[in-house]
Amino acid sequence: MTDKRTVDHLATVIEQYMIRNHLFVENCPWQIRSSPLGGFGVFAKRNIEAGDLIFRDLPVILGPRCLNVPLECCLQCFSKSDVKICEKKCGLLLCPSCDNEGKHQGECSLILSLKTDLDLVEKSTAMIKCLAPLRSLLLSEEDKEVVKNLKNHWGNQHGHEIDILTDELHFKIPKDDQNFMRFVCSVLDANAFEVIVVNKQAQTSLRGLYPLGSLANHSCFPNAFHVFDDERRMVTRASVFIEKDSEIFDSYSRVIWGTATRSMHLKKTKHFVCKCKRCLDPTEFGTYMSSILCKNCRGNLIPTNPLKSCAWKCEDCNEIVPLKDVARVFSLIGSVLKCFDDGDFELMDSFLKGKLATLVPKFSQVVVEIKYKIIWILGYQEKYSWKDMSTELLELKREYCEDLLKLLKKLNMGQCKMRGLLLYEVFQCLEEILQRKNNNDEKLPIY
Ligand SMILES: C[S@@+](CC[C@H](N)C(=O)[O-])C[C@H]1O[C@@H](n2cnc3c(N)ncnc32)[C@H](O)[C@@H]1O
Repeated sequence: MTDKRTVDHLATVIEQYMIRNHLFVENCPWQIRSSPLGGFGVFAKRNIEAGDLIFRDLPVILGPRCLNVPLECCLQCFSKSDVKICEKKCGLLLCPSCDNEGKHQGECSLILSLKTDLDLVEKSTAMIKCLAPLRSLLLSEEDKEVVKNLKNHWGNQHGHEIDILTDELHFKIPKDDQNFMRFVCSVLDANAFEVIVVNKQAQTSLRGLYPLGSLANHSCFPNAFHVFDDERRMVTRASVFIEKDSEIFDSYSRVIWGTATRSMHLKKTKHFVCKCKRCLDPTEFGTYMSSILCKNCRGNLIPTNPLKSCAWKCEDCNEIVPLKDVARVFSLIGSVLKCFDDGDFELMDSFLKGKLATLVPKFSQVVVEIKYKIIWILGYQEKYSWKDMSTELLELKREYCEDLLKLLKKLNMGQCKMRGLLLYEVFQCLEEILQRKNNNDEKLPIY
């Protein structure tokens, strides 16, 4: 489908949205422009320093994801306290404080007006899966215009929620509304961000459509990153210095994945092939994240063309290895990883230091993923609480954090979110180690 949007209209619609939501800042550092990648993107209107705020954004639609996992939280405030299905039997879950709130009344009336012969209380899970597109019908005309100006991809894989509404829930929805919601589903699939809401240690994963955030294109070594604040606003900051007129990039995939994994994920979820510098470099900036070790000389095997199915070559002895042999090694590693339980720290660590070290280089995606898992086991799982963990394990956690920090540096990730998280974990380890040292010192006799 051709892109009928124009940059001037899009910029006006987004600016008006920001003004309506009190997010517009005079002399802001961003501007919407046409992108050389196709479509539009967000650009730096002036130089932006690393760490600087670029923009804040609010979701025009926020709602549950279309997953087969039941969502047991209030669908207005997403808290998990005393939730019950709405007394008017619209099938939605609510907490006592949101029960009589205006926003729910609108949704409840809309759902009940769609008339079905089925009991929605019994069909609550299906109802909840479709709530995000249903919410689009209640948007103001101005907000609908915002959604209409966002990128979408057509295809049968988008709009499953509308099939549920009509076929499974037997709702009688006017054709125009169905078409609009189908379009909204395709916009959500192309643009929505995962928003995690934490409630009493439980996490709820939602999808949020952030209009300005949606316009930032992807890079596998982005110059910006986002977090969500307590009011579910997206806060986007520069992770490195961004020069005036450069495009601002966020990342849609995980930086600790190798090229093949990122590429597959982007193709499947966002329908494009990333051709950024990192994707085109078979060594991924010298990290060799996607490589395996050569059987002959233990050099690094790299793909001859990282974005195509092709033979691999050893950088040291020039041995050419067919893709199927490389795939066999990854499949062997994959089958071992499947045997580990999520908290199986000891098994993971002995695999990491034993067999895995003979198959892949030190910054390989698999090594990095295992170390990342271990970092979140140590200190967070009951068996390995901060106070009960041995000092050796604290040192190990710190070492793995530092390995990943080195990787982020090699990937030019700057002051990204993951760097912040890892630095905080290093700080926690050091604090605990120091406290133990001080406690031991106290026990020493003073001469
Ligand atoms: C969230 S939108 C980004 C804004 C979009 N460019 C627009 O014009 O509205 C995501 C879509 O933008 C395009 N895109 C984003 N990053 C890209 C990249 N690095 N290379 C090619 N296309 C990209 C893809 O079509 C993707 O599905």
